[in-house]
Amino acid sequence: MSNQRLANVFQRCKAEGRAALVGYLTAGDPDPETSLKLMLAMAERCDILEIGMPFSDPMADGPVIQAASERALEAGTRITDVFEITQAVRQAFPELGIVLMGYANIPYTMGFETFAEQANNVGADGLLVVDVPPEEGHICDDILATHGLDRILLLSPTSTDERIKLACDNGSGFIYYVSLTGITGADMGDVSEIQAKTAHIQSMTDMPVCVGFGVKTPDQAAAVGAFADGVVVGSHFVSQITSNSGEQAICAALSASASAMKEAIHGAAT
Ligand SMILES: O=P(O)(O)OC[C@@H](O)[C@@H](O)c1c[nH]c2ccccc12
Repeated sequence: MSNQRLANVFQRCKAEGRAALVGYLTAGDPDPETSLKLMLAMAERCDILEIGMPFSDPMADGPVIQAASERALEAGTRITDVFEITQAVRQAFPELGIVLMGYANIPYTMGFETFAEQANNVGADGLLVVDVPPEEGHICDDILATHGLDRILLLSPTSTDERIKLACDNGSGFIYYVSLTGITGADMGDVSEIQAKTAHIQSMTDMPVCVGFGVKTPDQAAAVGAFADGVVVGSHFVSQITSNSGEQAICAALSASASAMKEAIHGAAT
């Protein structure tokens, strides 16, 4: 059973007539201590925080998020640090949606059971494991459900109806529509095509559909937020960590850019 927190987030946003803002940062970037402060700054402005578990071979990620993983690992970030950060964010923001995102290697090595139990204990609501597709769900679906974690599944422009159905039947929390066939941080594709595919997926499920990959400006967030149930922004936020120096400046930049994204989404609400 899902813990309902993600469902509540989308319900609240819907009541306000707007899409949810989903912000991504890699845990431990640039180091665990600073990372917590950055996460807290983001949590204040986002509806859902997607917390990345740093991994040495993040094959779905572009250069910006790859470098974030490298910084975090270089600074000694371990899964225990990821859980500690998650717990501290949860304590400060009881209503925030929190999704742990990463590659199968980490939960697989720990054992999905142990991983899911700990993720739930520290207050995560869902898990996005990029490289465990719905076809492989037997590895973790039941375990996640037992531990109250939603299983976030990805769809892409090339997903067939059969695959959309599979993801909708096996996923929970929300569907993550990857707007392009590429890696994180790429340039966003044609908005009307993204809108058409999003609407098609929405017609096949009651779950909220969040759209991510390539959203870098408030205008793009507004355009996507006008039809999606949630807008995911990753690389744009992560890039603030290297384009500003010092913890305070990075926090201020993240707050400002998350506020700008949120306001743009609000403005686009019908
Ligand atoms: O960075 P972008 O283009 O804004 O895309 C969001 C993305 O970063 C975040 O959701 C994410 C980071 N790593 C991923 C791997 C797979 C799917 C999603 C992700």
